[in-house]
Amino acid sequence: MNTVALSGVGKSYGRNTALADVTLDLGPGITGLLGPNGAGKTTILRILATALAADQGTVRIMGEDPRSLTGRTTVRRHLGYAPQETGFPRGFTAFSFIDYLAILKEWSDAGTRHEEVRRVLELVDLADVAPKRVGALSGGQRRRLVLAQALLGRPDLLVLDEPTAGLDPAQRGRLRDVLGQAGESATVVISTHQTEDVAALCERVIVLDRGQVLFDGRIVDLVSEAAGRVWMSDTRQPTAQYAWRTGTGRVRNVGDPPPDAELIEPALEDAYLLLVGDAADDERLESAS
Ligand SMILES: Nc1ncnc2c1ncn2[C@@H]1O[C@H](COP(=O)(O)OP(=O)(O)OP(=O)(O)O)[C@@H](O)[C@H]1O
Repeated sequence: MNTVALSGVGKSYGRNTALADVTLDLGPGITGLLGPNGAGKTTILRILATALAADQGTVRIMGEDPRSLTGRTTVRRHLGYAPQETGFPRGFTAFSFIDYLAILKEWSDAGTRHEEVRRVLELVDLADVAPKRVGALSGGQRRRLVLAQALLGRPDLLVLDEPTAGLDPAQRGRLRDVLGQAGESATVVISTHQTEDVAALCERVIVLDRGQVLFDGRIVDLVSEAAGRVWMSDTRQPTAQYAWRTGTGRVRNVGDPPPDAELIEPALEDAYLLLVGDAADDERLESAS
């Protein structure tokens, strides 16, 4: 059974449609959610985390309907959620903050709870700062603290909203290892703007745009859609949708190549740019006609 099944899901904030007719299934492994600002990624993740109810369609998480109290409670017992933005209560240390959340997650035995708190702090490389006050931590350390609480109890469903934002490269590398291990058994869904994290970690990618699913499939299949559309040249090419001078001094072009172009292997970022760029072009053509 899939861990998550969304069918025809819609969500609006007033007159602003955030999601329109989203249908997708998620099972064990790591799925990356990409999309431009405002595409609806956080809205989907909040629905998966039972923090927000859909207006339309059906939502099933672990077979449960989160609209019912018992359904929500069951899901929450198996859920780890790292939201995009978090407030921290004043006065907590890193350890006491995670311990407090572990108590809310029904870890009543202090001995096993403290062991688990130490385990998740170690996973995100915060063991050294466990006694430090949260207010004295750096932005990246606070981000990792949010991740630590999501990992409490090895949840079956891990919902992470931009988990690598603001982390230094070493911490991102370490986090990839933690998430890769979690994805061996759990259903992990990650929203991010970092295509290289998705390429490095995920088996599957979902691209959202203006509340709709533009692509849902394997990374290799999305990348292959950009084959023959990325090339290098000495100057910026007029047929390129995106072009930038690289560190070598040559220009990387992404778009429709001229006949004599020196084609190169596309990366996930190229394929993503083309997918979202082509969708925007189609939208412009439709609204002009
Ligand atoms: N609380 C809210 N009230 C009104 N509109 C909202 C609210 N939250 C989100 N929206 C709108 O819903 C749409 C989807 O927002 P959402 O935060 O889900 O996108 P996102 O893909 O996560 O964006 P980003 O990459 O910028 O984080 C946007 O148009 C946004 O302005």
